[in-house]
Amino acid sequence: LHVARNHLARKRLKSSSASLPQGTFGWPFIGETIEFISCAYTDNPESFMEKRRALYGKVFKSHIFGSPTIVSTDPEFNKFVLQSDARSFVPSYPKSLTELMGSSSILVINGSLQKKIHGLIASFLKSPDLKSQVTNDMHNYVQTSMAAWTEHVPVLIQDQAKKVAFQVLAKALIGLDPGDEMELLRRDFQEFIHGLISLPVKIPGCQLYRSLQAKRRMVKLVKKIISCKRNGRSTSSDKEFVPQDVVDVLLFSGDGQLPDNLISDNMIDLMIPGEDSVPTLMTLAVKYLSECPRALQELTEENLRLKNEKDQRGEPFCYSDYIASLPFTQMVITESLRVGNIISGVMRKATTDLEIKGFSIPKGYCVFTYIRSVHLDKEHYESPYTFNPWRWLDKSPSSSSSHFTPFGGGQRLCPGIDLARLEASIFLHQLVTKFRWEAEEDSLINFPTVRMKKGMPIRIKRRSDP
Ligand code: HEM
Repeated sequence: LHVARNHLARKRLKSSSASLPQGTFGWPFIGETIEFISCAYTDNPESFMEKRRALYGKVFKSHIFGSPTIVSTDPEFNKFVLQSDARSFVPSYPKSLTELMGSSSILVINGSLQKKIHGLIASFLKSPDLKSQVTNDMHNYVQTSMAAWTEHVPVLIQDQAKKVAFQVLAKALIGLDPGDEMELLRRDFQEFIHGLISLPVKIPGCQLYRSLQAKRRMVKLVKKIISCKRNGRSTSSDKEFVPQDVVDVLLFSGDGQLPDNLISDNMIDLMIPGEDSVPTLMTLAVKYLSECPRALQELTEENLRLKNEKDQRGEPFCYSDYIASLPFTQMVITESLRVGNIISGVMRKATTDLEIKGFSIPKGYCVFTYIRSVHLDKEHYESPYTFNPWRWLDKSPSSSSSHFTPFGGGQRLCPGIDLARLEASIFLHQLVTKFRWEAEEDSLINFPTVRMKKGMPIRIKRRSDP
C-alpha cells in the first residue's frame, strides 16, 4: 500500500501545482541553523518551531545543518515520511556520523539488506528468551549497583542508569559480561560517541580520528567474539540452537550469509541508538515522578503491592510481570516518553521529487519530522506540558498512532521498543521497592541530547518495611 502511495505521490507531482511550503532559508550557507541551535539550548526548544508554525503553518521550509529542509510538525505528514522507503527518502545524518558508522551500518543502509537485518534484530529483541535473559541480568546488575548506594551521599540516577543500561546492551548485543573487557568497551564507546557530532577531519589529534581509533578497537573485540562463536559451533543448521545475543542472530539465523565485517561494524553502530536513550528514559521518569508526588505514590504502591504478592507466593519476577502487572508504571513510562522527547525528530533526505499533503518536496531536500512538537501540541494533548500519566488510562500507546511516535515508525521503527520499556520498568521497580527517595534540585538540558545538568541527584533511605 505504501509503495503504491509513494508511487502515486511521485507521479502526482509531475502534473500538480503543488508548491514548496512557506518559510525562509535564512542566511547564505548557515541558513537558520544558529537560531535553531540557540533555541534548542533554552528551556523552550520548541520556540523555533512555534514561531514558524504561527507564521507559516505546521509544515514550513527552512535551511538547517547545511541543507534546505522541510520541517514538519504535522503528524500525518510525518507518518507519510516515516513509512516511505528509499524510493522516496533515505536517512540523513551529519557527515561525522556517517564517517564513524561506515557505509554498511543499519542506520544508513536501505533496501533489502536493511529490511533483513532490521527484521532479524527486531524479532530477537522482542523474543521471550531475550526478555527473560534481560530480566535476570538486570536484576543482578541493578542489585549490584544499588547495593553500593549510600544514604549519606546523593545518588546520581543518570550515571547509575547509564552503567546498568550499558551492561544490558553489551550482553544483549555481543554476549559480554561485566568485567575488565566491558569496562574497556565502555571507555572506548564514550570516546567513539564524542566524535559523532564533530568536525569531519580525520587527522591525528582530532576527535573524529580518536573516535575512529576507538571504533577500531571495539570492532577488534567483536571480531574476537565472532571467531570464538564460529569455532564453538560446527554447524549452523542446528534446530535446537537458541541465539543468546544479536551476534548469534546475525551469524547463525536466517540464511547465515552476512559477512563478519558487516556484523562487527554493526554491533558498535547498534549501540548508538540504544546506549543513551534507555538511561535517559529512566532518568526522566525519576525526574517527572519527583515533581508529581501523586504519581510517585501510585507507582510506589503498585510496585510494592506486586512485590508483596510475589514474595508471599515465593515466586520470582518474570518479564511479563513488569509489563502486564504494572499498568500504572507503564503509563508513567509512556508519559515520560511523550513529555521528555528523548529523540526530538528524525531526519530524511528526498531521493526524488515528491508531493506530500499538497506540498512539493524537491529531490535532495531534507525533511525533519519533528516529533517533539507533535507530542507537545495542545491539539492532540490537553495541557501538553503537564506530566500526567493518567491521560493514558484505557489508551494504548500504539506504535501505529501518528500522534505518539517516540520510537519513530515505518520500516525503521525502533527495534528496541520492548527492551527499552522493560529496562525502565525494572529500574523503577527496584528503585521504589528498595528505597524511599527525594530528588535534589536539577535542571533539564535538551540539546544536543536530552539530559539532566547535575545527573539527577536523589537522596535515598533504604526501606526496612516490606
Ligand atoms: C527509550 C529508548 C529508545 C528510543 C526513544 C529510541 C528511538 C528510536 C527512534 C525514534 C528510531 C527511528 C530512527 C529513524 O527512523 O531514523 C530508532 C531506531 C533504532 N533504534 Fe531505537 N530507541 C530507543 C532504544 C533503543 C534500544 C534499546 C535499541 C537496541 C539496540 C535501539 C535500536 C535502534 C535501531 C537499531 C534503530 C534503527 C533501525 C533501522 O534504521 O532499521 N533503540 N530508535
